[in-house]
Amino acid sequence: MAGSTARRRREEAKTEPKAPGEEAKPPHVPELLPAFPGLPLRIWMALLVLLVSAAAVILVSTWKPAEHPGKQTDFEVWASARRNLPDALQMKLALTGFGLCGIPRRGNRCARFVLDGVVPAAEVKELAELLQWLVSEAWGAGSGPPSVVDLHAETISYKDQRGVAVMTLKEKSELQQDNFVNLTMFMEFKSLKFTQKQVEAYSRVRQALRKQLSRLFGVPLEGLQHDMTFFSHINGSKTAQTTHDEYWHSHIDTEQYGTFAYTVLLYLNSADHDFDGGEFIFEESRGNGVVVPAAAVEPRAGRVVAFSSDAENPHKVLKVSRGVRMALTAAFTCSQEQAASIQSFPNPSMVEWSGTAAE
Ligand SMILES: O=C(O)CCC(=O)C(=O)O
Ligand SMILES: [Fe+2]
Repeated sequence: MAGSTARRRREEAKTEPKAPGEEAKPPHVPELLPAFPGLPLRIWMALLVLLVSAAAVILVSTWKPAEHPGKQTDFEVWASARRNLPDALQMKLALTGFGLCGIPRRGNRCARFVLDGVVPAAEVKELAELLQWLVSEAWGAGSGPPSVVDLHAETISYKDQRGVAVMTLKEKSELQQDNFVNLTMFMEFKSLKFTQKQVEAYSRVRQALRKQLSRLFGVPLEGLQHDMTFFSHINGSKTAQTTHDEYWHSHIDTEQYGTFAYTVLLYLNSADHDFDGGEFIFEESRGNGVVVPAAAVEPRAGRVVAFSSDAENPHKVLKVSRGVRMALTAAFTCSQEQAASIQSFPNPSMVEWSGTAAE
């Protein structure tokens, strides 16, 4: 490259000999610019540059990405609901160069992963049915679209209505804490028990997610402990009643929950098929509190999303416009103290044991 430029310069010097002291004359360009033949070439060149720049500005400001009917298009869809990811692992890291996640640092806390097929379909189905069963038994659970079931904290979202009205006031006050009821007391009240199959599926899935996370981020398994784990059930036909129901806001998990080091999401059902909307959006931080959508993951039964939980990964869930969206959020911590505060599941008295006891 450098050699050919030098050669061209030598040839130009040969073809345009100049007398000592003679000014270099601009070449004549009659066909190209016939209207103002008197203008010097550098003015023409400046005009040309201006024209090209203006055209580029207009082109960039009016360009819109190709639209898919009914879809938002201000972000790239990394993983669509219709297509299984070609490999078990799609290591589509944030390569946009913006925000703190601009340089993927696998093994150093800043990366985003989307995977399909790491949890057996039968176990995903078992968990989806478990969640649907509990929500149905709890008369639809929360009054707004999102209901949360936490098997460790023993809570399920609750609305004060029909079904619970059959309880005495004393039973109600024992059960209820804010928008939640105590799951164990509620299940006792309704004579419900977990099956051994449900308990085992839950435990295996949680362990599988932990192993995947350890592999993806290169964190030794022993260092990676379970933090909160909870199910979310978003019913698109309900209307938000309180600010707690507004699940669609952008957030950072460490700010929202306080302790997470890593967040793993497992989707229990699929966009398009079971519900509309509900895309998970990874955002990019542009500084000064400005976050912009960066990439969308459409939920698909069995799909896993894993990311480090701090400011490098702001995210949100888009509104669900039809159907019910179900997911498991499994958080992980590196703090032994935090891990020790998480209650184990199950309470053996809540399980209908069918054979050998679960680990
Ligand atoms: O359900 C999802 O896709 C994301 C949930 C989430 O952001 C959270 O639980 O903090
Ligand atoms: Fe979150």
